[in-house]
Amino acid sequence: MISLSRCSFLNNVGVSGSRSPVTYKQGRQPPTLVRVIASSPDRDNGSVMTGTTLKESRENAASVLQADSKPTVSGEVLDVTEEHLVTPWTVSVASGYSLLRDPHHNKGLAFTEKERDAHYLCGLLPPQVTPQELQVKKLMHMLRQYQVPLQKYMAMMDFQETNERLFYKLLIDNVEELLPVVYTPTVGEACQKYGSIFLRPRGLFISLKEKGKIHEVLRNWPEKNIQVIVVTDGERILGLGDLGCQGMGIPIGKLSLYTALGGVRPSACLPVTIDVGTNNEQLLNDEFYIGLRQRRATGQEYAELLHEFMTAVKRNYGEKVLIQFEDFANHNAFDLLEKYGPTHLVFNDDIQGTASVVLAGLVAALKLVGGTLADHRFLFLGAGEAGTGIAELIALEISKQTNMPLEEARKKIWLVDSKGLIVKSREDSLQHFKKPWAHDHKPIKELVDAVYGIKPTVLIGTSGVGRTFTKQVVGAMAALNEKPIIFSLSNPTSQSECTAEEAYTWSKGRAIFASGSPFDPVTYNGKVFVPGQANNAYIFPGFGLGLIMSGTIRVHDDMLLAASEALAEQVTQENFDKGLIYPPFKNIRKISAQIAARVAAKAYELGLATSLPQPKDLVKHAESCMYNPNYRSYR
Ligand SMILES: NC(=O)C1=CN([C@@H]2O[C@H](COP(=O)(O)OP(=O)(O)OC[C@H]3O[C@@H](n4cnc5c(N)ncnc54)[C@H](OP(=O)(O)O)[C@@H]3O)[C@@H](O)[C@H]2O)C=CC1
Ligand SMILES: CC(=O)C(=O)O
Ligand SMILES: [Mg+2]
Repeated sequence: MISLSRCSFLNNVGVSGSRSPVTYKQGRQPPTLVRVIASSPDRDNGSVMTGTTLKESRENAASVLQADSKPTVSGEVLDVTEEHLVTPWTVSVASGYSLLRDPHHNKGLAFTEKERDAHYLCGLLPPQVTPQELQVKKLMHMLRQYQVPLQKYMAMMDFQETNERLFYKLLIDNVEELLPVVYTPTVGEACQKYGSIFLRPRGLFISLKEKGKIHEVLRNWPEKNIQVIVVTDGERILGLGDLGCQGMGIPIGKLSLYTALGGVRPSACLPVTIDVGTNNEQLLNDEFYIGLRQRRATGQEYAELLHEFMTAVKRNYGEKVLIQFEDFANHNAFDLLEKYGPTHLVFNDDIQGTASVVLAGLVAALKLVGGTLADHRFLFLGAGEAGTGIAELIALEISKQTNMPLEEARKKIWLVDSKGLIVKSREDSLQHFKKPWAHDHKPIKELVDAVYGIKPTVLIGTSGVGRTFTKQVVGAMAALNEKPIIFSLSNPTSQSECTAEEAYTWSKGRAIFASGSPFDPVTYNGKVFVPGQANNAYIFPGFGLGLIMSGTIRVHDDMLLAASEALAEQVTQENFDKGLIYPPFKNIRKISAQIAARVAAKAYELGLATSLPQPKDLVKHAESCMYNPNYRSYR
């Protein structure tokens, strides 16, 4: 039995500390000791093997290989004296050839002469030393040569696998150009073709085969200090349906944004796909499909696997790990959120993140159309996660603003699903999340008739079905309203309810329009209209950062409202003048800091934050917590 003190280990093998560096003389054998990375919380802040003697490190590393650490509910790793089988968490020391192959520490041509000398890199790189800015310029030049978006996506994934800091620097510095590559719409195509383009695994795949041993599977992941997990079961990937195991592109993409947009350390992010099979016949018959070749497990089998996962996550990473449910089908999404909300730090991005971003856009749009939220009438096409999630948050905000009972506020909101307008006479056959929206009205089948019947001022598309906002529908909105507010939220671009051009043209330039996937500016009658991107990507990175930095243990609706307010406040007059109701993504890190601060403040107010005492200036604190992708200097 071996007792391991985490702190002494970190001090020794630890990273970028203040101790004297290990100097490796040229001509000597490169060190062969192992480095235990699982307990290296500072890794993202630039670390190679420093701060101890090789002998000390070898001894420490060896002891860790024999012992194992045990996380507590708080996510700390404590001494362990139990005897049990352990996983050998090791990688080669980051020097020489392996340093160039280690994406966390590799700098490519940016290694200085001194670093090349000290870390056995001489001869392994061409002579030129290239600063990071020039590397970024070169990669952008390279990316712009690709005509096919999927090629750009694959190149970006390659950069992420080769040089993580350069990948994030590239993404942060060129966020507006690269967001559509690593995120919607291209990530949708990448998921559809994931098996065919699959080269290197990324993220954790937990399938039915892992039932009974998910705890151990989580321990195979090379990082221990996880702060955010984005998990999908692949059943509702964007508006593209069931993509099974190939949905992994979504957690990977979302977590890239957690780092690039929200500043969460990459090593603290864990993408997970739960593979319970797929009902997608095309994938089941695709020889390149990478997932389980069986139809989806449901009922008890599904619930047990998910429960084992949720339990293992808390056991491994503690109470404060954020679990973001992403792109689950609605028949599981609402239940999972309800079941785990009271016991875990869970957040459903499609239900809650989307609600927060749309509410922000609506609040901003009021500056253009006038009135309060309560003065408006809302009609949704699509009554699933996004639709009912947004509807509920709007109702909550109206109710808070006016002291109107929530049930009354809900009556200002109407939803249409695949069977038509949701009305009282359908109530018995409705799924539970639709029932609050069954108001008194005669049944209506077609959307255009619902527009004329309900007379909404705001039309929101959350159907996942492209081109459903026809010329007649947009025309009806324009006939009823001087400035109709129209959101086509469905992703990717192919599923958008209408294009920006259609919205502006069919409303004769009067629509206030935003879409889930980006559209280019449109010129109509000589005027340029810039459509906003109403995507939860504005919210979840800052929202997550706010939860993490305050050590929050549960999500509360008031935090969603706080995030929404913070985002709406970031829209400037200059943005409004262009018809924008969201601020540009190029300022997203500043926006995320504002959102994080507001969410954290709410968490402290509600007594749900555990990082005490509360920092005085939460915005500054958020900024100071953010991951910086600039290279670190190596001793
Ligand atoms: N912009 C953003 O940030 C976000 C966008 N989305 C997008 O929203 C879309 C929907 O997602 P989500 O709510 O999770 O999906 P759901 O499957 O939960 O809901 C889809 C809803 O659309 C309805 N529907 C489907 N086809 C039609 C049709 N032809 N006419 C009318 N209604 C129809 C369904 O009806 P029924 O219930 O009868 O089957 C259901 O109510 C996706 O494309 C997704 O990408 C989602 C989250 C965030
Ligand atoms: C944006 C997003 O989360 C979705 O379309 O599902
Ligand atoms: Mg989603």
